[in-house]
Amino acid sequence: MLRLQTLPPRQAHFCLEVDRFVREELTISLAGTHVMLAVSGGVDSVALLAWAAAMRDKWGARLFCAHLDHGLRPESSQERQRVHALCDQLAIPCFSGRSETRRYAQRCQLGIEEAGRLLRYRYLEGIAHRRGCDYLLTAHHANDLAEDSLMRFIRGTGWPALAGMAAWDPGRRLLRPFLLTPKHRLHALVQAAGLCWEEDSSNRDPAYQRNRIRHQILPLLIKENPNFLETIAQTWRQAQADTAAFDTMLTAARQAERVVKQGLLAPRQELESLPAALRLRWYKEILDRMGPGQALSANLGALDALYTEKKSGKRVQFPGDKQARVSPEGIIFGWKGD
Ligand SMILES: Nc1ncnc2c1ncn2[C@@H]1O[C@H](COP(=O)(O)OP(=O)(O)OP(=O)(O)O)[C@@H](O)[C@H]1O
Repeated sequence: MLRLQTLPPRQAHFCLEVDRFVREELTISLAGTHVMLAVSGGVDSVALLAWAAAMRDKWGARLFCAHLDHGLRPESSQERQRVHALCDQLAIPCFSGRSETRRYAQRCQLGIEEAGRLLRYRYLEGIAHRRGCDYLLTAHHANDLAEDSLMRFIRGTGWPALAGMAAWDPGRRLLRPFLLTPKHRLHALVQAAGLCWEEDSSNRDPAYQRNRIRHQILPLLIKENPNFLETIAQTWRQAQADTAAFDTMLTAARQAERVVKQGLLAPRQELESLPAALRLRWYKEILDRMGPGQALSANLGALDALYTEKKSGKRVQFPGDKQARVSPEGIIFGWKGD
């Protein structure tokens, strides 16, 4: 059975280091909790299994594993069986499901990647909830963070969201303990633990933007700066600090919000007291609270220009059917058609 004591000292130290990141930086304690591990069967999520299995006694936690077969590759049902076998080996109860990703993508007019992600999180969050888990853990790591940040840069995301995904999403109870850990360290842990993993053939397909960034762009950046992943981690930490600061600075603005017939009003009087940097963050925060659909910085800037030019009646559309309309009273955030 895999235990902290059975790992080579270097790997045991690594497991404790990740645990310290979770406890001290994210201020989350897994002691005595029920934890659902999201496992695709690739090396990263097998490392998540290994790490959690090694830490299990120290936490006094109950571990579970969830795997979704997206039904996209002929070998996927075998991979599902291998995830079950791995969990048997580690004495971790495993749940799995299957989705018709291609059909769902066609029906909802989504790309395959987006459809897979939606179905995956729906399944993982659902099973974690039904099994009474306190946390859902994924194996995203520092290379994923760098890819995510680069993709946000390409799409036009503003600061601080530009620094990449969160390590802790309280609304979804989603935790990413490896977020600042380079992938090669996960590989080393899995090898030291003597566990097997699967290579996903679609991870090399250049048809996906994610793969082009992973195999073409990221290696160039690492060549320019061998410490690029550490730089990304440092920028991410800066973004966490800035997010917390913006959050505090917007307390009064948040309290001034009013529900009106057409949606939520950000009153002009409050907007006038804020510098542009905080107005933009306030718009973004309101739009995020309204539901899925990422507001890009160009659209937020366009809204602010309409507001400063007092263009009453003008509106800006945002993804997720959201919109914002300038009015003499301020800016009203609502949904298309309302
Ligand atoms: N089929 C799956 N079943 C269970 N968990 C999965 C599956 N695929 C991915 N995961 C979990 O999600 C993590 C990230 O996977 P991946 O990088 O492929 O996702 P993504 O497509 O980048 O989307 P996102 O980053 O939003 O999850 C994995 O480390 C693993 O924990």
